[in-house]
Amino acid sequence: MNNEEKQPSSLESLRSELNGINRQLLELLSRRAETVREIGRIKEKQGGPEFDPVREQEMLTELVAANPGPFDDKTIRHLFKQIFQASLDLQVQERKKELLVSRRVRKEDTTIQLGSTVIGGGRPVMIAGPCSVESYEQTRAAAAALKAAGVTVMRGGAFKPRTSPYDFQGLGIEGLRILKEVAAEFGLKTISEIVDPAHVELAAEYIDVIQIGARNMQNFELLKAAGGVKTPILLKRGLAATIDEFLNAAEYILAGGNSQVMLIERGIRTYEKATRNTLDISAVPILKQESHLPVLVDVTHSTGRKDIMAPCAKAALAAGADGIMVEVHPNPAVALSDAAQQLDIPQFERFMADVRSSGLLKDGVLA
Ligand SMILES: O=C(O)C(=O)C[C@]1(C(=O)O)C=C[C@@H](O)C=C1
Repeated sequence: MNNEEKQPSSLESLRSELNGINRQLLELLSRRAETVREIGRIKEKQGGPEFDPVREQEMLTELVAANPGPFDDKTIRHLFKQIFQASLDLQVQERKKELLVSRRVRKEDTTIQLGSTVIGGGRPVMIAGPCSVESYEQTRAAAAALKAAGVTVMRGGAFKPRTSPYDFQGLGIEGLRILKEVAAEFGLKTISEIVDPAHVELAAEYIDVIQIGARNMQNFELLKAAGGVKTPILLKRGLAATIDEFLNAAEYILAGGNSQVMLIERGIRTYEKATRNTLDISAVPILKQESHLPVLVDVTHSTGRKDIMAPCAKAALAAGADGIMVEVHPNPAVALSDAAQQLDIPQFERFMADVRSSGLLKDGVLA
């Protein structure tokens, strides 16, 4: 028998031996993973972190000491470190599973019913209005334009958390009162930002949706207060918040008992200066996958540029956004906040026509 004839059969038998070893390894890895899972549950109950570097080091030392070869110690360390990492990922995944915002907990999309408008039900909506409520006349002029364009939900800031304390801080409760009066006249639903936990209950008397702004995304007392009411909440992504932090902020509201929460991507802070913030389009499909909550995109604050708002709105809708938010002011030149980035009414009409022409808005913005 020559070698050439013998080799295939021995290779085959060695491979079949390896197949058996692989199965044994797989069985052991799966058993190990089940044990890791149980440890993870105990750690969660105790409130401890999943990662335990001391424990990992102890195991590596013991394994290296018992290493019979032929793999060298470095390789053994590397292989087991991979197993520890996969185990850690499993524990982290398991904990995530528990979040109320998670799609693993609730498969169906959450919808928010605002009069005849449903947000998150598959028909994207356009939410528009001035950055700030400045006067009855200004708000009324904006509302009339929105109504004419088929918009059913109006935004308008009454409490304005501004970067500078010397900038216009909003009309406060008076602003909410104006918003309510104008919305009633035009049959619109309203969204306005609340910054003080003490105003959360009171807000329901004036507005239909409470916005929690980017700067307050991790104001945990405000989030808890929002969890204690039934008013729908629009939660903005923080300036430098990761998707995980964003979802955990929403979790505070759901954990408090309010499941009527919408998420809104509004651009994150990066090194790029061509736009006010960087619109994180990828956040839209990720949030839709991870969570059952409606996801919107604020094209005004993310871009800060009127010339790219329509393409960015279309990109957001193509990525699966449940709605767009845009700022509109009857006379942006005299606006008390965000003068440069608010659309005037003709610009808004062109913006709407452009976004509608994409077919992505369907008929969801029509009353
Ligand atoms: O022993 C633990 O505390 C575990 O969570 C298990 C385990 C492991 O895979 O062995 C997983 C993650 C930790 O970083 C340390 C060890």
